[in-house]
Amino acid sequence: MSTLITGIAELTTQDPERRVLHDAAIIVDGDRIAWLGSAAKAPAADERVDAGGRAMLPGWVDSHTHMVFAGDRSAEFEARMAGQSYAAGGINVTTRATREAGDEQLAALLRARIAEAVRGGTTYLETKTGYGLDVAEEARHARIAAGEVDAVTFLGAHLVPAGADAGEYTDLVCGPMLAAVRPYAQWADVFCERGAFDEEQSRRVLLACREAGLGLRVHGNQLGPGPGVRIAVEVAAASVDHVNHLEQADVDALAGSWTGWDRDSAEGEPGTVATCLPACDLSTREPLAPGRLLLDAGVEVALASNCNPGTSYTTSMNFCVGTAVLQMGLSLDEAVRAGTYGGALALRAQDEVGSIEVGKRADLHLLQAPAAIHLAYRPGMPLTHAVWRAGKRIV
Ligand SMILES: N=CN[C@@H](CCC(=O)O)C(=O)O
Ligand SMILES: [Zn+2]
Repeated sequence: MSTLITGIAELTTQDPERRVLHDAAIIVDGDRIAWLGSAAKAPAADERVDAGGRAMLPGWVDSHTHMVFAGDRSAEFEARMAGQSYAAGGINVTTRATREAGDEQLAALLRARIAEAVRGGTTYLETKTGYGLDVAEEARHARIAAGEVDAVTFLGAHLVPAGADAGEYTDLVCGPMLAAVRPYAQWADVFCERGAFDEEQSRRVLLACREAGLGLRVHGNQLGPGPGVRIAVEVAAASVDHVNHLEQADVDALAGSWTGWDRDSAEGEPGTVATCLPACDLSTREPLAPGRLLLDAGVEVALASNCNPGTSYTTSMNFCVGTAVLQMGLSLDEAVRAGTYGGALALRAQDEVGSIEVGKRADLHLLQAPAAIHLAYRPGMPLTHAVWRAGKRIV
């Protein structure tokens, strides 16, 4: 069954020659994009949908979330707004609450957060473990996530649980915990930061997880300068996330990982994506990640929600993309690309999702606006009008 979606005032494509098309149309056939171009030249289709002069983007690709959790940390957030600094220890609070939640409750909480993200235009989602912090719980959370999201990341190395020895816990993560989670996960991550895992422990976790066939991601340089970015590039991680505190050597290392890549043609070997998490930066009062500096250095940048109860309790990619324009010096086009194609690159899913191109999965986001600049022009407004995922309308 083919569907012609016409009356698109502004269509954002991946073609550098015709990045933005006006008075456009698109044909969806099955789960694929079959045609795109001027509405006046659109071929016939079985069905016809009028976009009503609205702007269409690729669906958001949210490459960094922690949505398997129970409980709430609004009191910690309120204390932070009154001047208290963020500290990784809060992860223990959520771990206790999540361990107490049954499977059905956790799955229902996760599904509700996914539905909220979808209502905001997200069509491809990663989520992490990391609030279990023992073998059985990490495996349980990964199993629950595996049936609900597009990519599962093992983050047993999120925090050394209260009372545990860091070296012994790192051994547990690299051994029985990794083995128990492996059947459900495609990625592994580590919180390489003061108060979490140091350079030696982080490298040990990443190498063990790579050995087990998992792709690698790193939480790095969030609370201060550190080895996270350097280790991420060293192990060829698909992304290093947060990146709030970078030294020139970090930027150079990231840029060096992209020398085999052509940004315009999207050809070559992708390097380590720098994932910026603006909602988290605002919530933790950290400096906004230097997305502008990274783009100017030739680094591919992603934007993600980092939805979690401790530092970023939002699923709104519209908010993150608008904030990247308003506060991080990205152009609208750069911010939209970071929230779509950038996220797909960070998940190495860029051949399947993250852009509107013939042959790719028909993940589409129709805005309640004539142009995508309204994401920054009208911050905080409910600008998602319709969403298609794999060719099926879901909002
Ligand atoms: N920094 C590490 N992990 C999460 C926060 C986890 C928490 O505080 O619950 C993050 O990405 O911000
Ligand atoms: Zn995170």
